[in-house]
Amino acid sequence: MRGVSIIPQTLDMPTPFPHLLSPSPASAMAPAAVVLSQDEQKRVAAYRAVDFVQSGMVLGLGTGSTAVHALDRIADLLRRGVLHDIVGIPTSKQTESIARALKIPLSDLDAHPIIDLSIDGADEVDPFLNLVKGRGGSLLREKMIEGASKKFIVIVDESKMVGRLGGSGLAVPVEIVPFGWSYTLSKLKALFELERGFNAKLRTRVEEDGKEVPFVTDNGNYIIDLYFENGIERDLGLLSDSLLRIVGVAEHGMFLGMATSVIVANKDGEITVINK
Ligand SMILES: O=C(CO)[C@H](O)[C@H](O)COP(=O)(O)O
Repeated sequence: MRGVSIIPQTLDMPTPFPHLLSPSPASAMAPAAVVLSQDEQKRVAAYRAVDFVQSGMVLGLGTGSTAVHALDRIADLLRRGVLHDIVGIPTSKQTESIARALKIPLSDLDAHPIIDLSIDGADEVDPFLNLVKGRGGSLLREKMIEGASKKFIVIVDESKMVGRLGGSGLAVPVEIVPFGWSYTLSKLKALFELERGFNAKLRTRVEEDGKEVPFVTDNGNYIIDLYFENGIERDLGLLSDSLLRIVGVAEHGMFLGMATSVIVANKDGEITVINK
């Protein structure tokens, strides 16, 4: 693979899973195979990423269930005085409120236009470290903050690794302004009209009274989810340009060439660090 170096690692950090290090008596001769849940894999990857955090850094704080593990770890190291003088730049309102509750000092992109390191999850990672992000709906702020970062470490469990973006059958999100949303949807559909197995849908959520309403991002926008039966088969850079040329599109969830490292944890607790 060109331009990418892969470094397999074992758990060389304070582990949140002591059972990994203390085999039961029955397994003293032959260690029992430990199978980590998906959430444990996310936590292992997140903790490894936080090893790269140093005191005094301005940190981009990601959004989602994987990024929350990194927040927990950073907060713990701050509490114990292992880290100090950290400033976090949250990528969503949700992350902001979690980080506040954890007492991580916060600021914003206007005050800190250069960020030392961002740590965030992803929905998909391809072999060239291109990503799909935004199933949590925070892609615009994530792209701004991670784009302003000297280093961007992506933390994933092994299920997120794909041969081709869009290839997991899940959505590639596009954030659009609410004005004329169905017009913008039709423009997006026209872009892929010759693509077999393509579909595009407004993302919705169901309110307590059972009413279905559009999902609204932190920026007051809507999201159109794009689905590709066989993943995205066309040139990603050209597709990115075409999407951004549609008036009404604010941003899309393909993060191309942005990740500087990807940390992948698998169910056996093995960590692989892939550097650009
Ligand atoms: O891009 C994101 C939010 O906009 C998340 O990083 C992405 O959806 C991965 O989420 P999780 O860590 O919960 O699997």
